[in-house]
Amino acid sequence: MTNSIAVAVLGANGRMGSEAVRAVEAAEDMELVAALTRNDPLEQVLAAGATHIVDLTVPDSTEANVRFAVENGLHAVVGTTGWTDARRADLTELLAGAEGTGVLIAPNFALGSVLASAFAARAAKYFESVEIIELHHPNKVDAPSGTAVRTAELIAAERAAAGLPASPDATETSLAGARGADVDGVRVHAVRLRGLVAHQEVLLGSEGEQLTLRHDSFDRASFMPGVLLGLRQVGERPGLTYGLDGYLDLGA
Ligand SMILES: NC(=O)C1=CN([C@@H]2O[C@H](COP(=O)(O)OP(=O)(O)OC[C@H]3O[C@@H](n4cnc5c(N)ncnc54)[C@H](OP(=O)(O)O)[C@@H]3O)[C@@H](O)[C@H]2O)C=CC1
Ligand SMILES: O=C(O)C1=N[C@H](C(=O)O)C[C@H](O)C1
Repeated sequence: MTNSIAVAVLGANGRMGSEAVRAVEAAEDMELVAALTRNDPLEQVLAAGATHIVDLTVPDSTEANVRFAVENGLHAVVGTTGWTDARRADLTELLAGAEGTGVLIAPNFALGSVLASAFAARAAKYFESVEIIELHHPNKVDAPSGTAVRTAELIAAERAAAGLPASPDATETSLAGARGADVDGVRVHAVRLRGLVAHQEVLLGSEGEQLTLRHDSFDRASFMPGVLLGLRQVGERPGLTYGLDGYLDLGA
């Protein structure tokens, strides 16, 4: 097809990668030119003529994969977790010397999840307390989820801008882990349970009331519209975008 987006999927045998292979193959404006598994050399994407990569691998390999893409002028849509502040800063520096190349790092591709995180951030300055519970399948190798980290960052930024203190907590003694992880001052609790896919609740509390914002991905198909949206837009958005919300119109 002329003008189709030539896509290479990295991590093509994985739970997300295999779903992405199917989604790209089914998209009329895209062509799947390469599907790399763990031991395939990255040079395959160049030989196949890819213009875009989708990285759905593991935190240990994603940084090298994306660097390779940028150094070779390929746009990258990245769903893999593990993109710390330091890694993103290094990537931004690399992209500064790669004019016109775009990278989207999306902690979550599900549109409902992106909206739920944005709503939570907006609501967080109106409540005294906020905590996050993320719930996933037990094969997930990282905790807390990238989505929960991103949600906590968004919430913390809104609360800081509003001059709010940390959520109240009188805990003096506790077993290690009982109060969850501290992400920018927001407590994040991780559940791993057979039968789950990807779920998150943000609990917001004030005297006498609670608002719960919950999102559920029951199937990895839920992530595919976001992957395709990212592929269609990343070439028009040079530099690094962190979060699919950067490509959506979520209002002021
Ligand atoms: N942004 C989003 O919306 C979503 C993001 N994710 C994230 O995506 C990532 C993948 O998740 P998931 O599919 O569940 O995990 P899987 O473990 O099912 O898949 C990861 C795949 O990557 C392969 N792999 C490892 N290293 C490399 C490499 N260097 N090059 C190519 N392939 C490699 C693995 O191969 P092998 O099997 O041989 O180890 C495996 O097949 C995770 O970080 C997860 O958190 C997941 C869901 C949604
Ligand atoms: O590993 C997963 O499954 C998921 N990973 C991403 C994350 O860590 O946030 C996105 C989604 O939650 C599913």
